[in-house]
Amino acid sequence: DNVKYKDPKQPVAARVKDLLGRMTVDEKIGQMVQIERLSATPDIVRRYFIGSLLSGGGSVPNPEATVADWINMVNDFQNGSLSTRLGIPMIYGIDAVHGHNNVINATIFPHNIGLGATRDTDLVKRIGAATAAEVRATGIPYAFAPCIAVCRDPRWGRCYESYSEDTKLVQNMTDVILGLQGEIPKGSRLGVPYVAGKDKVAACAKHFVADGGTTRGIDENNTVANQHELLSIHMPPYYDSVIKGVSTVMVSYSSWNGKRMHANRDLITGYLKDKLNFKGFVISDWEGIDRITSPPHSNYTYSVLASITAGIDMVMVPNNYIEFINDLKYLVKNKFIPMDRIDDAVSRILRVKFTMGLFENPIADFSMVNEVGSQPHRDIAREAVRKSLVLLKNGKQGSEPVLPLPKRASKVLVAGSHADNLGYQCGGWTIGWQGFSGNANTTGTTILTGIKSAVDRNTEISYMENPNTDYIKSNNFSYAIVVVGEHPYTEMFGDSSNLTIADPGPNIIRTVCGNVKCVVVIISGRPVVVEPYLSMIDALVAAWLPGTEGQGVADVLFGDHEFSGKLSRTWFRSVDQLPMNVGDPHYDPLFPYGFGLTTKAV
Ligand SMILES: OC[C@@H]1[C@@H](O)[C@H](O)[C@@H](O)c2nc(CNc3ccccc3)cn21
Repeated sequence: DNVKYKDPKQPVAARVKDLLGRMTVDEKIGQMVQIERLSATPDIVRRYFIGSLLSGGGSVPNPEATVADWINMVNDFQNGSLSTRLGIPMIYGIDAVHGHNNVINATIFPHNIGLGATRDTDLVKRIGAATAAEVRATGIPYAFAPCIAVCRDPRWGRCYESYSEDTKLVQNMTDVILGLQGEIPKGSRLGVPYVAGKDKVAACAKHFVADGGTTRGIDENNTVANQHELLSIHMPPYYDSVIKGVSTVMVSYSSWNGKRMHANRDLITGYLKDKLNFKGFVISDWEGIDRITSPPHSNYTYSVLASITAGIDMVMVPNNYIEFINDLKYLVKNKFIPMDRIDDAVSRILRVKFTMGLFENPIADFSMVNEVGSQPHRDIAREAVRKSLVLLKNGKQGSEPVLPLPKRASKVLVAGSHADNLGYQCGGWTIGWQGFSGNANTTGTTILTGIKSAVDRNTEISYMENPNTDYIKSNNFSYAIVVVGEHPYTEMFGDSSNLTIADPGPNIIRTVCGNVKCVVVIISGRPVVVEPYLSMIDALVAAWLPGTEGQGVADVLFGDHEFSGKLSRTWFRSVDQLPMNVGDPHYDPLFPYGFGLTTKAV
């Protein structure tokens, strides 16, 4: 029909203007609401004109959900939106932060700290594209990624979600947006939202701003920084993200100099929208507006007023949507919030939806189901694992290098809590919000499996998680590989003041390395305490959180590929030194930012 907003040949601006002019206050406010799928039904989505839904960490259609289950769930909600008067499609968002990590059998890539160690922006772009394909395969067009935090203290539970402590490296890694959303065609306007098509997703630069600078790395806490530090350390990656066409920006739970970011109009509107000219939409974090007050939700009307006035366009409510809608309607009706603020928010949301083609393709099909966990994607992930590992020590003082290890050996010991645990090697944000333990929850290759398939068929591999001295002495092993580290964690559950390797890791290092030549591989979301054990270790590898393609670890241990990774963050000597970042006056690390030994492929 000749309704302008439904005509894809019309310019986006004209479609936005036409549609906005037809919308009631209820329909406008509905577009600003994002609710958790667990609180939604297609009928609720229709009745309240809900503009967006999400899966929070681990929120899945059913525990054994197939790709088809995901597609059908998203389409059911979408049909609720399409059955409204104006038929505005909803946009479904999910945390695909290292692959499509809520989905069984999806490819899980190394977390961002490892990708920073690769320094490979082309690789990161390919990871973005593979992730977008797997997300769209399940019918979802929006990913709450990338996290572009500049983590300045590894005691922060989310430090592994940060590419680096170095602002420039994080800025370079925003190329992942071009993978997620698509390369911007030559001659196109820069700095406006861009999503190439049905195999790409709208991305989300998060969390605005200075989430990685909180005091002692306490999650959701206060970042004390002057204007120069804010704009030189934490803000630059947003400039790059906007120029690369990022469609959305998510606000940080944290505060800047005591002011909650979710209520910070100077930075959200004054800087991001007016100075950086961001034209996409700004989304809150989960109950982020509730946490403006303490205790949270103690004055929800004020939370709504302060956050919408600050410039937040879409609110990840995620459950009490009736309260949110009633409060916002009250504030608009009584002129506490001007209608042109609502119109700005809705225009930004509609601009993203029109630009990404959601009006033309609101219903997902089954044409991409084979993208999920595809071998080409797993090969990219394996390449990323190889390139992310950082070789910190290769042979004791005055002795020969240990790596690359010989594939031919009579007997090899593989030990450690993290050698054969897919959940541990993936880390947080995997299947469950807090990750998982064991090998049952999804498909992939453990580090042990990778070692077994790499060595010569006559080499005997003995796997013993926590061997005792007698066992080691009586077996005359050629060498041992010890894989230990941190257990999975997410957000505040990862905040740590001691940064130690999980027990019994330290004892396994002592027992094994005290009796046989050992290579220690550390699985962690950040640098951890290793100084006390360093002298007894022959070779030391930082593997971060490699994801499902654990084969990549063996690829470099046995010399099929060289070690090339460089530290993306400073490896401290002791936690008493923290915070300590490259460029600081008192810089006395165990291994400095940028450090990484290399080996030659054999
Ligand atoms: O999963 C949605 C967002 C995610 O994109 C943000 O990066 C992250 O900050 C985030 N956290 C939650 C839930 N957080 C929470 C923390 C404590 C209790 C309940 C929920 C949801 N989300």
